[in-house]
Amino acid sequence: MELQGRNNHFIFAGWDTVELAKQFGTPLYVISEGIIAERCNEIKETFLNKYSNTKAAYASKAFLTMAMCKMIEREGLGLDVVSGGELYTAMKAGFPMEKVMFHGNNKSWEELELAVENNIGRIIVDNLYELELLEEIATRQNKKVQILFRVTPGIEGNTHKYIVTGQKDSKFGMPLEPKKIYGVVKHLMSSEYVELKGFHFHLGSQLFDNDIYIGAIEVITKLMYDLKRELGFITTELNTGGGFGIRYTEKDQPKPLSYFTDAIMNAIENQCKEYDLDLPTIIIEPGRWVVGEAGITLYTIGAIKDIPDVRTYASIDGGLPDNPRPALYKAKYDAIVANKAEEKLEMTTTIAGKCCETGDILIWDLETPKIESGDILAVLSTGAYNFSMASNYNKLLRPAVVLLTEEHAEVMVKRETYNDLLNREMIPKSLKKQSCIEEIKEVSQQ
Ligand SMILES: Cc1ncc(COP(=O)(O)O)c(C=O)c1O
Ligand SMILES: N[C@@H](CCCC[NH3+])C(=O)O
Repeated sequence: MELQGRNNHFIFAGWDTVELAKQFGTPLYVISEGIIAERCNEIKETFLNKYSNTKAAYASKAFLTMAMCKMIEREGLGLDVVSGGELYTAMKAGFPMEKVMFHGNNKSWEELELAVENNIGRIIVDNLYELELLEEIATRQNKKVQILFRVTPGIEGNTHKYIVTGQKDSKFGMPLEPKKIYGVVKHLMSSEYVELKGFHFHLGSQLFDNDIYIGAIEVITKLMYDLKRELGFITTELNTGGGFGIRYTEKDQPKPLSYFTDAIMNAIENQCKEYDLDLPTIIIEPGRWVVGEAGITLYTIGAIKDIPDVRTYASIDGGLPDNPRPALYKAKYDAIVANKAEEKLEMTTTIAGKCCETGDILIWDLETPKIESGDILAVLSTGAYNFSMASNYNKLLRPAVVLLTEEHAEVMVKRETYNDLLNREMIPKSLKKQSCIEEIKEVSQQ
């Protein structure tokens, strides 16, 4: 990322962000195809090509559009989805269904039906209720589905408590209680329509240490050994999830992907040797790591409120609805005043969203040049879990998404309009009878 400006403007992925703001308006999500491609190459070089019998799927919950599916397909990765909506997006984008993995702790009958009808590659079964539904659906469709079973290895990641998932006390997956697991595996070994290939775990998100992956692998390989010894079940696939941390501010010191993948592969190789097990196929499924640093959000600064001896607030034309992460997880972001990229940082500014919430503060105490209304603010590392978690709270319009390639800056998601906000709404007949509605209509037509 080029932090130094051209003409005092902040350049992102080769593009002048002030010009982008002028051309497409703000707030604006900007995604760099080049950075996504670099990340995918790193996955290939340090994992897929370095170790045989490995696969990688992009966790699409981080950022999903049909265009993103096209990029992921072109890069040769698989896709992890967690809902009928994500699956439908992949289907509409023509993504190869055999490379799709379906997660989620409460998949509905309809979602599972859609997945089986479309022959998706793997269903990651979370619980016994889901297994019952799936067996019934597969039997009705007379199809054999291939699954992994999600387990919680009882390992806790050091991250925000809302994004840890591998601990025993979790809504996800089956705790490692041998008797229960033996029962499920035994049952599946004789199932006509559901084939158990192995196990899945996901330890949490925005993780910086590899030791918890190693710990989880030690726990799972022991399970693999016990299942082989007790039941003769051979685990042929192990999905070790995603969660690799990225840089939001200078306080984050992310490690290269190989720090995680080498540790995962060394641990699995050592453990399999120790237990005399064949190496299963190892799958990783990063989301944030692929797309997080590939995105920025551009805003225009409006009202500035200086409270002497307290602080200066600069309000932007977006906030919590397009980036709920600071309010949800106290997530920290860094930002640059895009039209003053080369100017001296001389004041401390708190960046406030425009939502009617005291907690809608995007960044506390950001070092900035002298801030003025009309300045363009570029918030960094917003590629993951911003667009995908955006809402219309306060009936704010969701921003457009622009994709940057070397030659083009093109809209991949249109900015919402006021009509978009209302297009699912209708006035129930019972209310239409009431004259006050007519009055409201008349007033609004004046
Ligand atoms: C099952 C599963 N896989 C992958 C991911 C992707 O996580 P991240 O974006 O942190 O890589 C998540 C989200 O935490 C997840 O729940
Ligand atoms: N939405 C979360 C990550 C959750 C990942 C899904 N299990 C975030 O923004 O950090």
